[in-house]
Amino acid sequence: MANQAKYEGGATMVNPEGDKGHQAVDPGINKDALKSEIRAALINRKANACPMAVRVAWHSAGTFDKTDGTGGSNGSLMRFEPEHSDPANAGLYIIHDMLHEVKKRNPNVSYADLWTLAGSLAVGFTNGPDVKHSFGRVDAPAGTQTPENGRLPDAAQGASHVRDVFSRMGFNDKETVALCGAHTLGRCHIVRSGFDGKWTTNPLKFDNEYFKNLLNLTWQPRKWDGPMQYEDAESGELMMLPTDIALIEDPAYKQHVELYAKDQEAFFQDFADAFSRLLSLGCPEAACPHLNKAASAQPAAPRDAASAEFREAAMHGHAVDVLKKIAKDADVHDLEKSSGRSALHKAAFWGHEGTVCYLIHECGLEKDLQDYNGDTPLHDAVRFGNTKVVEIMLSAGAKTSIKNEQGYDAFSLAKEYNKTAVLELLQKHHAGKGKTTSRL
Ligand code: HEM
Repeated sequence: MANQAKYEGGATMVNPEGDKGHQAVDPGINKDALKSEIRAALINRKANACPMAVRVAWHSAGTFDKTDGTGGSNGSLMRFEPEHSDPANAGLYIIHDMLHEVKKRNPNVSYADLWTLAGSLAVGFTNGPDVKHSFGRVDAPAGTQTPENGRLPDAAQGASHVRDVFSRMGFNDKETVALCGAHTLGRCHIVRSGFDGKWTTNPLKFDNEYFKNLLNLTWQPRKWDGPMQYEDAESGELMMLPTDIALIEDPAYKQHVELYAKDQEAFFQDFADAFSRLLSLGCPEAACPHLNKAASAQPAAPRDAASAEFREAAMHGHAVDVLKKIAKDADVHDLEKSSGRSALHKAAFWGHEGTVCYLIHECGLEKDLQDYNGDTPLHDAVRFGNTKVVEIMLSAGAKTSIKNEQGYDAFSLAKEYNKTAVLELLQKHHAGKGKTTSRL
């Protein structure tokens, strides 16, 4: 069923919004109250789920690919297949359920914001640094394509795999090491990952013990039935994954392990910056206003910037020769990451007929593409009574029957917004195609 997310233990939970695309920004959110609610949900008589909350936030974001902007925490795509059944996410849905009541009490907070907020707060709840977090992530509607599984790191591999995965997200070696320092928290569970044991003596305290242990203990392969992992030769009570050991085998990584083992402040600072950025990768700007530093370190690829400029110019209805000039460096088909909207959506919304003609006939933009709200460019033109644009779109063959997330097709939307001229045009077009208008 499209708008049902599967949860562990065979239970299923229907997303309360019916998985409509959902704007998360609500300036009215009382962050302190929300923080207390999240704290009570994560730390209570039954459990302390802070380590897992950190991991959920990381997994929700760690699918990001900087080359095409896909993946990342925006959209809360972990609700959808195939990401939902990624073996790397096994067992993590407990957190979603633990936060269920918080979500119910705060329906304006998107799942994407809630999961990332819980993860960043959990670092502080366990004595770690404050991780900056801003609202603004949007939940994608049901049916949104998630990236193929396999983007999260494989613990059985070595340094080059770790470097591939983290550089795909846009992190350098130092940031990668800082991020992996999160293994100061929590443990491996045979039932979830097949690995077993904890990295540090106090898995509920965020400190730099992970780095100290990596350097100061002797690590040997554990002799057991499970997957290859390391145990400390002294007590046999602590463990490391092959990817953890890669951080001391690779000299470029090791220098940062050495720094963080002796300077907890440096670790806290670098972890907080990197984790905050990780949780904002690919998100709408509202979700990352605090990331000036990162933004300047990572300028948008020139083609991405030109594509955004092209959409903006289409939105303002700039002259076709201006658009053509920008188009040389842009991907004219590129979609806005936060909304799934094309240049054609924008031009149709604002009623720029010349731009709409150019985008359809010269650029070949997809006429019936639906954005995160399920709106096609025709929906946008109809809603605002842009009759001329509707006319152009109809004669170009745009479909009138596509329904948006609210269930409106072009006809019912025109009625809802009382756009009489548009409705007449649609009826004429329909009749001209020899079809019955009885549905009206
Ligand atoms: C090379 C990169 C990484 C690999 C291969 C990896 C792998 C794993 C594995 C196999 C587990 C055990 C899961 C279980 O059995 O419950 C785990 C747990 C955990 N990971 Fe990672 N991880 C990586 C990076 C990260 C990063 C970047 C973060 C956060 C910033 C993170 C946070 C955590 C936390 C907090 C836990 C403990 C969860 C719990 O106690 O339930 N990991 N990781």
